Amino acid sequence: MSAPLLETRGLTVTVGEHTVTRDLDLRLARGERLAILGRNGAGKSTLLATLAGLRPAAGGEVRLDDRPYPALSAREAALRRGWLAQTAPDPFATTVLETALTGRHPHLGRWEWESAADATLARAALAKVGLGGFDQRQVATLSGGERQRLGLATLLTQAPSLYLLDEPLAHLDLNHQIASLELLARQAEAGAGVVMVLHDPGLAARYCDRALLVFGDGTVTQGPCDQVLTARTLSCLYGYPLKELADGGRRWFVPA
Ligand SMILES: Nc1ncnc2c1ncn2[C@@H]1O[C@H](COP(=O)(O)OP(=O)(O)OP(=O)(O)O)[C@@H](O)[C@H]1O
Repeated sequence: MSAPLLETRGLTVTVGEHTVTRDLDLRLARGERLAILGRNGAGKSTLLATLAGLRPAAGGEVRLDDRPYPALSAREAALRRGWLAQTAPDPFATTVLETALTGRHPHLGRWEWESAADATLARAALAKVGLGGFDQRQVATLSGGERQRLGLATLLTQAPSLYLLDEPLAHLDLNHQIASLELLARQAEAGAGVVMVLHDPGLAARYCDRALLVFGDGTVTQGPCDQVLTARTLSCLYGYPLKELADGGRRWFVPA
């Protein structure tokens, strides 16, 4: 059996006095999509940053392609995993195309500039998220949703085998939410692994294979969406009664 794309072994994640996960064993295969859900402050972003190798674990390890992060150089990690942060600071004046092209940096040699082929890849990614024709726009002039889609286009330009996305639907209208989830589904069909923090269990049920529920006290529940995403479990997760609505084979969860 081949090694999973992403694996945690006995992963303990803490932030301040707060334990997010205790002894978490998680495996994500190529082509799989995993949703992380939980209340505000439960530690989803902290966990995702740990899965990205961007913050140390309090215990256990995170393995990418069967190697722990400390065994990977920064470039080796960047070629394999892409991370969409919840907020992206842009301290420098930069255009949309220049930003998308930063996705190619792990692929370039130390003194190498982006090539015409890199620009073609970046433009194709921008077109996929509906930002065709925005190349020369200053990022500072973009709307919140446009910035979010630029973040996704930059990841598509990076073309990692693992996508780690912190609230990829934030700021997006319903049309662009579905378009982005479809785009991520296509990356998974092509063999990528996708882990995303979502706040809508109905969209998680529709677009993910498995879910990881983070309760905020160190405990988690994980499993296939059809088993884990139930009104009962989600009511417990969010501390508010939810009911399940069925519609044409799809399941939605709304406040009771
Ligand atoms: N440096 C820090 N020191 C102490 N506590 C912190 C620190 N950074 C974050 N926290 C706290 O850790 C908890 C987890 O934060 P995190 O951003 O991971 O939550 P989250 O589940 O992603 O929340 P949200 O849904 O609101 O984005 C929060 O209560 C946050 O206030």
